[in-house]
Amino acid sequence: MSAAEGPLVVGVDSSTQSTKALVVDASTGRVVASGQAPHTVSSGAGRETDPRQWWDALCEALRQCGDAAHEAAAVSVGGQQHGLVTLDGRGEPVRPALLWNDVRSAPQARLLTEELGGAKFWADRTGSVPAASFTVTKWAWLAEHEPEAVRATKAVRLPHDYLTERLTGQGTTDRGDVSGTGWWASGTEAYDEEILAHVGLDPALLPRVVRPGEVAGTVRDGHDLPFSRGTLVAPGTGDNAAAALGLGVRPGVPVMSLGTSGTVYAVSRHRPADPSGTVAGFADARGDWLPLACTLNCTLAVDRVAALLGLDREAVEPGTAVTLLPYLDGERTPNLPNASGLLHGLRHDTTAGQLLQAAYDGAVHSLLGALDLVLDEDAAPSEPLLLIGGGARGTAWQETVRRLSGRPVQVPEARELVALGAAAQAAGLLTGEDPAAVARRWDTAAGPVLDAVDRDEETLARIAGVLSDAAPLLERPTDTH
Ligand SMILES: Nc1ncnc2c1ncn2[C@@H]1O[C@H](COP(=O)(O)OP(=O)(O)O)[C@@H](O)[C@H]1O
Ligand SMILES: O=C(CO)[C@@H](O)[C@H](O)COP(=O)(O)O
Repeated sequence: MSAAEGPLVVGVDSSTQSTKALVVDASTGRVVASGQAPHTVSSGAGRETDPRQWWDALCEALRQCGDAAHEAAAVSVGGQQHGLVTLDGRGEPVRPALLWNDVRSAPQARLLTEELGGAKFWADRTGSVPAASFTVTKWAWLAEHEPEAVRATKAVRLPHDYLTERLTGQGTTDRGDVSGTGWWASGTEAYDEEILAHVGLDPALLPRVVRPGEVAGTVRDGHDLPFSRGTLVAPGTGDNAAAALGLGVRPGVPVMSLGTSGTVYAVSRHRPADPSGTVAGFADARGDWLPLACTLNCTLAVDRVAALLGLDREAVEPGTAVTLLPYLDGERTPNLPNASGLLHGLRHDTTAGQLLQAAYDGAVHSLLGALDLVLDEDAAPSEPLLLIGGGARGTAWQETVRRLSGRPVQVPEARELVALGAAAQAAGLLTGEDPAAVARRWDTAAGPVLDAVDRDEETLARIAGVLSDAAPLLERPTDTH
């Protein structure tokens, strides 16, 4: 491997299942070294992870990168959105973090929406109607169920804030990730004191919001740190905003990410405010906006169905009239936090491969229903859909998205778009460039384009019909939720 042409930067993706780190040549975008380490998520009623696992995984991923990580001039951390990290006076977690896919706070989400002026108030004020994923609902849940934990909390952080703070010693966040808390007013781009007062959260417990392009801090002194002292630390951001940076997307270009969560989003110049709650009105990490819809059931749910059927995840068969709504974790899009998986249309001649295809169809249907809503009205319908995340490597995912979207689908060859986006943000700190322009210079979105095929309207209509007819069942709590 030839020597790097420019300074080295590190981009980190601390997502739900694992932490990935890339050491990247800031001049060319070449990945010089990489590492990955898993974390565990609790099962049962909630979804929690001890934040210290993220730190250990980050250190392990960087250890795998070898000396290159220590040579980095700048680093940036992207992380799963929304998670509630509560720290005590010594900076230690008071309890495990409540994750984005923990639906226990669905009653608090409903109540908060009603108490503070309804869905339109929230959409106008914060850009989003809070669903159970949003941090504000998790704080309200904690106050109700574990008041002693709330009393012990001296700092409230998001997952990427927690890791950044362990590097710099300073409590910081960024506009992209803070826009998913539910306590940030997107019109004024400031913490919303009325909402914070309503949920009894002292603004002094929150981190400083670092501006795009600003330095969050430098790596502090400490023998246990995976970087050299003084390394520049960028603001970081949520994982979806980081991937948008990593692709260098311009307004009107749709992105679909298939990972633990499924997401569809696009960059927009207009501040979103969808009172239906389907679209979350996030900020991006640059100064624009990132309207986004997110599902709780994506690759893990489909892989689970494949495992139950004893099939490889690619062993799909066409021709199914079966509908499978794969809402194993409850669902956020559509907003059915109490739902469980639902199967309809099973016959003697239905094959296991057709059942598996139905699971893919169900997962992709939820995302495509929101695609037009995240795009501005003047977005070109012929623009390829950029497909990223672990699932984008799978042929069955690619073909399902292609058939149900009717759009050309582009699959970037670069694998870790979140970590690359974080690396582009770190590189931008060194060169003064817009991180999205850095990513375009690195040509990160390059990859094969699958031509559009006729949209499978019949399947989309069948799934929509089952979803609507089964509404009372899907809204009813089951014993484990
Ligand atoms: N070749 C593949 N085909 C289909 N799915 C894949 C493939 N490789 C990984 N995955 C899926 O990708 C998921 C992980 O995606 P990733 O985007 O890394 O998740 P996250 O960032 O949410 O932790 C796994 O759940 C796995 O099912
Ligand atoms: O909640 C959202 C977006 O609103 C999720 O997209 C999380 O940010 C988790 O992402 P992954 O771990 O699936 O990448």
